[in-house]
Amino acid sequence: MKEFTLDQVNEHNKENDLWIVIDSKVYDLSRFAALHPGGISVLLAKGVAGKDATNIFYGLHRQEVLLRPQYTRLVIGKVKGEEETIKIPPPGTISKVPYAEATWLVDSFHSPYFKESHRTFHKATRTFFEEVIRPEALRCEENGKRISQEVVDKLSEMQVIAMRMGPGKHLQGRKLMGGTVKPEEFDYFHEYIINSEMSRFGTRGFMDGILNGAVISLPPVLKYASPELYNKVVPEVLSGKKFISLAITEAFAGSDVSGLQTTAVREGDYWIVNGTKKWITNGTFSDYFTVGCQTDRGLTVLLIERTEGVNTKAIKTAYSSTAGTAYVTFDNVRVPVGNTLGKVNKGLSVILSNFNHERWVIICMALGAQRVVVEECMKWATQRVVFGKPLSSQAVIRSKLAKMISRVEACQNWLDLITHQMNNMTHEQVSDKLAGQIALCKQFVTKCARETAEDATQVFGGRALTTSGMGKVIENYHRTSGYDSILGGAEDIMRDLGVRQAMKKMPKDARL
Ligand code: HEM
Repeated sequence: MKEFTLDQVNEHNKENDLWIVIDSKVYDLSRFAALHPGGISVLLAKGVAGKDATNIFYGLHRQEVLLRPQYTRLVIGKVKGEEETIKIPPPGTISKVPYAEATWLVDSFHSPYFKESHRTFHKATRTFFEEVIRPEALRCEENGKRISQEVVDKLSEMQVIAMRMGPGKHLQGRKLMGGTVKPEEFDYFHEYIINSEMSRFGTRGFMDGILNGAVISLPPVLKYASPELYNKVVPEVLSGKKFISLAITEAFAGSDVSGLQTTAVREGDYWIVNGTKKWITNGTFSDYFTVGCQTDRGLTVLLIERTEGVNTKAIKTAYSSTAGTAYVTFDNVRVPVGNTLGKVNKGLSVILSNFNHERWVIICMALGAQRVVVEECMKWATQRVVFGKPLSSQAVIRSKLAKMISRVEACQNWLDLITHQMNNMTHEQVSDKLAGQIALCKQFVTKCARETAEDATQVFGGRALTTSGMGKVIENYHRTSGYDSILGGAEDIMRDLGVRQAMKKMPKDARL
């Protein structure tokens, strides 16, 4: 690379002949200056034109700006005797920013839960997500389009779709994340890693668009479908050829599942289904729906294929339409009786048993996103200069950081403990002993998330209000962190459920 002295750079300090230095690299902005999104005048200012503008640059731009090909082309050389000091981390890197990572990933910290296999798996997962998924996440979040088939194929090649259903026999014979973990070793900590890694891009809509519909709707098929139905549907979904959504919620009933109004009436070997479902994640592009219906004496869960009488229409929500959120209508849909999941009229237990895993997944994702927000705030508080000093020199900012850190660490520790129980309990024990803990942990994590969103917004100021630039991750988080506090069960319902479960277990002879 060509080398220049700072004096040589300094000679190019005017319009049409403009060089600057960022972190030892010399950029020729002569032609770009007129196109610069921040305007030309800021580039011609004293202290910028022909100067080392590293600190000014990082006060105004994210590192990723310099990685864009149209800007890397502006580099014409480097400053003699200087080396790069701000290294752009390669995919898979573990952040060195304090509290940016769960402690089990931090040097010299120990964990009773995570083993070498989790570390190897984590490395491969983070690399895969950063290289393959991140660009897609950013693209889809912005343009609102559904995940591309090309990326779905890569997810299925790595067996990500299968792993997101949790440990179990559906993983047998599969090469998980390039063979970094054996199917029989795969546990809920591995699954937690996937869920939290995919949440790191500041793209909440895409976090649902990356087939969260399948995560919440395929487990009842895995558990309750007849062998014929299982053998048809499960391979199609796990290979990414077909898509599936959970369709329980209606405009008429959400957390009060027993109040659902969609009906299924027996007619020979078929159910005739009529009704509507709302807020159905991935619904706009799903081929199958796991549907809660009223039958003569209770609820029954059916797997309904997109056939005649099934229609979906996109619902506009506050997050990106890449999630495929839909309003689904069933008009006299004929569903073979063989598509019944679980016992007729006993669908409530099918639905409820599925909720624990769904809520746990939401906790993992919400926490992954919260971690990133802490990292963003730590970096911003360090690099943003106000009144001539870094933002972190203000005690009010440090106080906000302290609250954010404490929240994310408290949430993490509770999640780790619950995940450890899931690894060691049977499905029945999880339903009996852990449903309350998962519900309480979910409402705690989502409440913390919203408090952290509020604090982070104050730390970033106006930048947290724009969808591009320095505060874009915080903007997305502030706008969407409420989703986790509603989806899978609203916070108040979670609190009530957790305490009711505890009350059920109060010993009869407990006295003060
Ligand atoms: C290689 C050099 C540079 C490139 C490629 C570049 C590129 C950009 C881009 C893409 C944006 C839009 C916002 C974003 O995506 O982050 C932007 C905004 C901006 N840039 Fe630059 N820039 C460069 C150097 C500088 C320098 C040296 C200054 C010094 C004052 C500057 C000042 C600004 C300002 C004030 C904004 C608006 C920021 C905001 O809206 O918050 N830029 N620049």
